Amino acid sequence: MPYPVTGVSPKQLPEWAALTQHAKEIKQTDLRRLFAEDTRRLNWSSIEVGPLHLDLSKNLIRKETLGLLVELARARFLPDAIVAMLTGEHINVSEDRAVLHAALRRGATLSGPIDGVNVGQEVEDVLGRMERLSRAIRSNERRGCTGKPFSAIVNIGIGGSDLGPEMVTRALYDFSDKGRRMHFVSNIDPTAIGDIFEVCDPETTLFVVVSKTFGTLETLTNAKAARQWILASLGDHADAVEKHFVAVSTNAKLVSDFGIDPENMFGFWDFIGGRYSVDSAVGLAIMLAIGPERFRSFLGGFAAIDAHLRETPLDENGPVLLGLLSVWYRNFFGTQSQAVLPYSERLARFPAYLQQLTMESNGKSVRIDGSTVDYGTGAVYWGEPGTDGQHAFYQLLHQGTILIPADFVLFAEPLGGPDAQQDLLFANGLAQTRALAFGRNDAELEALGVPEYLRPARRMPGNRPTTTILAQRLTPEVLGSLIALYEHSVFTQGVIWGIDSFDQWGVELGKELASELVPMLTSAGAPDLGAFDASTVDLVSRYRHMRGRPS
Ligand SMILES: O=P(O)(O)OC[C@H]1O[C@](O)(CO)[C@@H](O)[C@@H]1O
Repeated sequence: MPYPVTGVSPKQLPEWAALTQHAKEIKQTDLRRLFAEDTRRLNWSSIEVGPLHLDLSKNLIRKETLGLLVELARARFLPDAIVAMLTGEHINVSEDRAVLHAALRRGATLSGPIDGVNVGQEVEDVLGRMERLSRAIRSNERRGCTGKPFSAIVNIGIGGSDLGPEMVTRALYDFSDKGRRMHFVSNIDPTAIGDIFEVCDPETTLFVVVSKTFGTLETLTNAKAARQWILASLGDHADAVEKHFVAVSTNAKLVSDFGIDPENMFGFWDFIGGRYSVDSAVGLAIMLAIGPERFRSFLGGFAAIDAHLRETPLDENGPVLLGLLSVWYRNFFGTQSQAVLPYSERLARFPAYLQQLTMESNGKSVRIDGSTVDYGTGAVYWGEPGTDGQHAFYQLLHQGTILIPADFVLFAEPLGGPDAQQDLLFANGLAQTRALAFGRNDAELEALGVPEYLRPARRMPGNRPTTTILAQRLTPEVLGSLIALYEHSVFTQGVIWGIDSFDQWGVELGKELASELVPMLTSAGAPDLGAFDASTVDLVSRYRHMRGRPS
C-alpha cells in the first residue's frame, strides 16, 4: 500500500464510534439553538481558502464536530495520504499510477522524475506549445487550408475530455475572445456532430480531438465524421486534415494513425486522470478561448488551493473540512445526495462537471485492498444554477422528507448585465441558506396571522445544512480555486473511506457490452441472439424492426 491504508473499515475505529455518539447529540438540537449557544460560531466555521471564503456555520455541527472529524481523518492517515499524492506515490493502486494533477499547476512537491517523466519540465513544455498554438490561432496567423482564419473551434471529447473544457469555457465566456465560436461535441448521438456540420463552415473550423486513450468510441466516431466532413469539401487540399485537426492525448501512435500530425498533438500523462485533466492540455479549448495569460491565472487558482491543502492544519483546511462534512452527512446522517447550487448563470455546467469528478471518483464499494465497504461511499451530486432551481426543486429541499446538504456558490460582482440584478441574485442565495437553516415555526406563522389550519402546510422545519462558498467575482483564478477545492474534497472523502478515488472500472463493462451489441443491431441478416437474455433479444428485435432490418 502506498501510505498506511489497511483493509480496516473506518467503522471499527474508536473515532467513528465517537462520531456516531456525537451525531446522536447533534440530532437532538437544531441550527437555531446551535447559533444561539455559541456566539463565536463564525470564529471557527468561516475559513479563507485562496480567493474563496467558506462559511461552514450553517452545517449541523459544533466546533467539537470538526475536531472529531479531524481525529477520524488522522486515524485514516490523511496527512500521509496528502503527502503521498503530492510526491507522486502510486496512490491509484488498481491502475498502479501516481496521481499528479497538482503538478499541472506546480502544486505537487516532487523531488525527481516520476515513472521516468521529468514532470515539471514536461508540463512546462506542453504549456509552451499550447501557448504558441493559441497565440497563432488567436492572432489569425494560423489559418485553415484555404487561407481563411478560424471562426469556430470544435472540441470533440467525452467525460473528462469534454466536461471540464466545456464547463470552464462557458464559465469564463466574459474573459474570452468572442470572435471565435466554441462548440463542444461529446455524445455519439448523430445529432450532436450533425448540428456542427449545420452551423460551421469547414474552411474556418478547427477540430480539437481530445481523448486520453484515443480509443473512446464516442470521440473517435465523432472525430471520424468530422474528418469526413472536412475531406468532403476540402479534400483537394493535401493538408486539410493537418490544418483543421489538432489532438490532445497520451497516445501518440493512435493520434498519428488517425492522420493528425504529431506536431499538432498535445500530450499529457497516465498520472493525470480524465476527470482531473482540465488544467492539462485537455484545457486547450479553454486556452484558445481565453488566451494563455488567463489560462495561467486559472492554473494559479488551483495552485493556491494546493498550497492551502499542503500547508494548513487539518482543522482549518478548507478542502479537507468540505470533504469531512460530506462524510459526516453521508455516514452519520444517512444522506444520499449533495446539491451544488451556483448562483451564477455562467456556472450552469458546474454541477455536471462535479458529477464526474465526485461520482466517478467515489462511486466505489471496495477498499483499496479489495475488501468490501460496510458504510456508504460517494453521494449523488447534482444541482442547477440559482435562482432557476428555486422555482423548481427547492420545495423538496425545504419541506421534503429527505435531508440534502447543499453547497451555495455566491459571488459579489457580476460579470455583465445590469449591475443591480446582482444584488437580487445574491439576496436570493443568502435568503435560501437562511430559510433552509432556520425555517419558520408555528409561533412565527401565528405572529404573521396565518390561521392555525394552514400552519402545518406553511411550517418550514429548517435545520437543513448548507455551506456557503463566496468569492468576489468568477475570474479564471477563482474558478481554478473552486475546482481544486472540490478535487481535494473528493480526495479527502476517498481517504476516509479507504477507496481508490482515481480508477473507474465500473464504466468498462457497459462499453464492452455495447461493442458486442453493435453487430447484433446492424448485421445484414438476422443475428444469432441465442446467447442473450430475453429482454435484450426482444429489444434488439424491436430495434431492428423499427430500422427495417430482418430479425
Ligand atoms: O479521454 P478518453 O480516454 O477519451 O476518456 C473519456 C472518459 O471516459 C472515461 O474513461 C469513462 O468512460 C472517463 O474517465 C474519461 O474522462
